Amino acid sequence: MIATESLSKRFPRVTALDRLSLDIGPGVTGLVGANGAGKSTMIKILLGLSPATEGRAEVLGLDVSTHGPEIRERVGYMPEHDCLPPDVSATEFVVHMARMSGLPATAARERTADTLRHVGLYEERYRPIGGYSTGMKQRVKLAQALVHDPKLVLLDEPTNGLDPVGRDEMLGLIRRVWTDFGISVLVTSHLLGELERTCDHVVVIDGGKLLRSSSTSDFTRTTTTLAVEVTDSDAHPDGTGALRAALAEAGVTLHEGVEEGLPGAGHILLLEAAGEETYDLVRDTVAGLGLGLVRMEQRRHHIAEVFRPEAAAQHEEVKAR
Ligand SMILES: Nc1ncnc2c1ncn2[C@@H]1O[C@H](COP(=O)(O)OP(=O)(O)OP(=O)(O)O)[C@@H](O)[C@H]1O
Repeated sequence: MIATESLSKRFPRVTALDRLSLDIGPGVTGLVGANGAGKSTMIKILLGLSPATEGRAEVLGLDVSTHGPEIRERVGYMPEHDCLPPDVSATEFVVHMARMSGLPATAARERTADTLRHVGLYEERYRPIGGYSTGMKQRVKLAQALVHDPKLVLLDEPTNGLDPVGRDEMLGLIRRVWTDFGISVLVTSHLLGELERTCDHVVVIDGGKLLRSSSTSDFTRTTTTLAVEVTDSDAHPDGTGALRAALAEAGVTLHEGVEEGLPGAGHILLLEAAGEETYDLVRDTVAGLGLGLVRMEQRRHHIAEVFRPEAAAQHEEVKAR
């Protein structure tokens, strides 16, 4: 779907992309990076809107430096910032965008109705966009990117400004763009956590450099920490210590030390989850020792930890002391 080779973009004061080589296949791919990492720059180059300083990129097999218009015909784009006219309705706007992409009038109206239904805009679609909530505006932006039935959509920070419920709904919609319509997705975010659930593949960039590109399952396997808290019992007055010893014996990788729980609560044991089996093993070990399981939850790593693993290691060390 997308291939780049040593792609660089230098502005007078910053290198926004630094020799980035990527190969992105069909499905949902996340492009993760902190603000300023180079995500929007990458999208503009892929659409043929901004020339690269060095290297090359292909989208759907087309060279971005020579085939920008063809790429933009076949690819949908949802920009990061608000760009919607306030005084027209969603229907009018999306029909207009469909016509701009070359669809005949009837097809444009039909596709608009289907697409707005897909993104969950119903009666509101006839009201002026100016009165919409942020979530509704994001849905209109998504609809206009999908209306001409592209092979691929590039979504720039589609969850920006949404509350947790709106964010989950948007992520569900994005997932269905691929599963229901077979349209591949490249979605950017500065939150790794939200992409873990939505994407098949995740690419992490920092300061324009590629930090990592791997399937989500590989990613989560190595960045997943389980936090486990147990009660003590008469037989095991130090329940956490007893569990630590038993899990170590069973071959589980445990973090050094323990994390303090809330005031009045116990200690929290941190361990690496190798997969579903670890959850079962912890549950069975806790039951076998006769302890009560207070919590077992997956720790979400912060994006900064993935960007700078050595900083994360230090952080873990400090916490463990
Ligand atoms: N036209 C421009 N001229 C000069 N510098 C630019 C230009 N566009 C982007 N940059 C710089 O390039 C770097 C990457 O910017 P980019 O917008 O691609 O980041 P981003 O990952 O999309 O972040 P954000 O989500 O904050 O937009 C930043 O340091 C930015 O200031």
